[in-house]
Amino acid sequence: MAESIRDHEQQHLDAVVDKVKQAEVVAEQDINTAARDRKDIERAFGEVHLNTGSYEGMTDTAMSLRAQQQMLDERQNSWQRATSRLDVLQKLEKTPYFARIDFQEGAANKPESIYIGLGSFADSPDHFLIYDWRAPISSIYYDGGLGDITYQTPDGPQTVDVKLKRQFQIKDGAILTVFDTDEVVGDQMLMEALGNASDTKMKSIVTTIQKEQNQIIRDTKSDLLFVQGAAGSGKTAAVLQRVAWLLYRYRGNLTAGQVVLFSPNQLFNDYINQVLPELGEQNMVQMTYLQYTNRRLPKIQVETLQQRFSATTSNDFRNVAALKGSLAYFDVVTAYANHLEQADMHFRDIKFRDQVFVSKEKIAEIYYSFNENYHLGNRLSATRETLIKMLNRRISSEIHDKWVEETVQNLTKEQVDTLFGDQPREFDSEEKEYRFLARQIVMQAFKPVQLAISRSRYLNINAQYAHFLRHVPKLLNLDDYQVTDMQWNDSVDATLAGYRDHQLSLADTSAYLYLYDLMTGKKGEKEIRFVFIDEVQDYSAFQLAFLKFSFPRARFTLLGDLNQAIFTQENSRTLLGELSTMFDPEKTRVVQLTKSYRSTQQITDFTKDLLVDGEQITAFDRTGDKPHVYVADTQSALHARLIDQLTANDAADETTAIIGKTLAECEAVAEELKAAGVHATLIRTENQRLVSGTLIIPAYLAKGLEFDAIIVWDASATVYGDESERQLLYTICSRAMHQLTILAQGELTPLMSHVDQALYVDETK
Ligand SMILES: Nc1ncnc2c1ncn2[C@@H]1O[C@H](COP(=O)(O)OP(=O)(O)OP(=O)(O)O)[C@@H](O)[C@H]1O
Repeated sequence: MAESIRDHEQQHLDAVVDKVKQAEVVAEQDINTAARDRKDIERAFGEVHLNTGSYEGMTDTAMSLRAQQQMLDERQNSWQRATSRLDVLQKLEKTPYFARIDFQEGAANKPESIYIGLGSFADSPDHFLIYDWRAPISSIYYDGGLGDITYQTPDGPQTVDVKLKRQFQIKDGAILTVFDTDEVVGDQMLMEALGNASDTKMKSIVTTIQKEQNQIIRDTKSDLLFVQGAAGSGKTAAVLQRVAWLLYRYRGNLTAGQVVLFSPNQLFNDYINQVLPELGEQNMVQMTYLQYTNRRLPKIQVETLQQRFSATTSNDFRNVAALKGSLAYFDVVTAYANHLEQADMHFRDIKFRDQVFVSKEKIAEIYYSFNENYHLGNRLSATRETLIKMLNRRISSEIHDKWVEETVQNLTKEQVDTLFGDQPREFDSEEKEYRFLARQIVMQAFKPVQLAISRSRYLNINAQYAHFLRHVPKLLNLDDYQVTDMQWNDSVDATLAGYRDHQLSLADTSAYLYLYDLMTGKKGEKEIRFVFIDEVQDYSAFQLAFLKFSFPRARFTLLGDLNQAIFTQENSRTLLGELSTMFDPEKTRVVQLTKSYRSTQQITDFTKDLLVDGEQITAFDRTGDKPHVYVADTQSALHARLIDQLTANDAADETTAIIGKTLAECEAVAEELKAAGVHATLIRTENQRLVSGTLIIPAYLAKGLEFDAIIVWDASATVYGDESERQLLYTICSRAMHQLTILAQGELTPLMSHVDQALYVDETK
């Protein structure tokens, strides 16, 4: 690049940085003013005269408090706006932009130059020195090279003639490199970005978003956006930039709290939680499916990730599990709920002081007394209303009871004061005052009954769920799922026995909650507008249907790699078919990402070969060592090789994760390393933090993560002997960015027998 261009660009950069600094001063002043105003109002708040002597006085006081509160809220908002503005400006001061585009919009218009950065910046209204990477026009940077490029605007597509694409690397206000490109996003820049060592936190990729990723990020049309992407193809990266983009595109109408991301485990949440703040946005709501369901059933111990993982590896009830995960089963729950509109709803007595207040039979009679236009939700509300009326009648008659009279007479002054609360105490007669107090006493006594009614505690969901399970064979043909009556009954017994011990599988939890929601007429969380599900291949169709039901107004973005199904295995392919029936095909878009950015070419070529009939994968052109495979007869030889590799990785400044199949295996490795004086952190649960240094992680927690170097601990035939573990082994190996070492004791896993030997170094030979 000619020096004059660099000099010229540096001058431009200096001028922009100067203006950013001036804007920072203004933002700081705004923050101070807002903070001062807030203090003044707060002081005035304290001085508001509380006049509660008369009704007018109370209304005046309330109005003046409300006005103060409104002013306070406004100041708080302007304070927040100015603070986040300053935050963006401070980022822009260091790296104002990363690209420049020159283009012409139609021959009649003048050519324009724009600079693209992390946030927009204007020195006067409509004079933008920097465009936000999410602005419509910025799309041309990601979507094409030079020449005619069409981009989407809120008013429809626009075409421009791109004449120059210039990329910059800027650090602390100085241009490090500048180059022009005619490619979409220059490989040089991508190569630099990918060359960095791994971190315990994922980073944003806005400077190097690829064209296919940009399609995902800027999609506004699909109700279902399904992204099938090879390991390391940037699905997670793209989806996080998509959240940032959506928050920008729908600013004012969408908040981070209306976006939910379901992630595979907590560890992963920790790994990605810096990306949005780095982009100047708040994090969306992040949770795992287990957390989502378990928070609704706090008394139940829902099967954990680890339990679920070991349950799938044993073969028990496999067909039953497949049935419970199917869309057909979801429809069975729906059909069963519809049936409850006619019969079989289970109730519990409502009791008052250990006596039956309304019997379950009476409740059933009320419930089924409404005509067929009443569906589950309003049938329940109507029942509730009738029960409340019964309660009120009872309260009115109970007032005359002897115990009430005695209680009122024995009230202390404090108790009387509490009963009156803020009520005015002017009564026409003693009789009226007595009735007031008596009513309060009775209402207090009947509080548990009132709660039982208002919270629908008279529904017997546990008995109902048991009844449902027993009823299933009447609603579908078990044979279709290769399940015998006996197997089904055994599984029901096991589920109910577990339930008595407060334990439930994830599949049962989903069905239980869905049934509960139908019985109570819940319609889901309507305020949530976007739902993202990462690693969707590990969800069952039932779970997805339940999430769709639970977020009825949301658009869904599902990301997955059918090659990495660690729970559902071969069923994952049928998932796609089931999904297509859940959403309108017109509003469904499937995007495939085939290029893997995470690993070197050597690692991607090797991992690709591990798969049989795998989805398409191409490696990004970045070279490194071939994977190494070392098989030894003894544990001690394996340990020695492990320690050698850790030393080599440390020397090369590469962070290593040792991935074992189970927690027990990882614990044994951790013990061994500790005894040898080698420092490594064992990740036992998903609630731990990813610390720097060597980690030891069980396979089911490594999902979605990446490390410079991976050591697969014990890829022997005894540990990975079953064909169903192929995708798991693939998932583990594909976590490696630069180094992959596979260690095995005894005999190497047969899953590697067809892998081309030219793709790895066999140390045993
Ligand atoms: N356009 C890009 N520019 C720079 N880095 C990228 C780009 N796309 C992906 N990457 C990097 O590639 C790595 C893998 O991306 P990511 O974790 O999003 O892939 P994934 O498809 O979710 O993988 P997996 O399914 O294996 O978990 C990350 O380090 C990410 O930052």
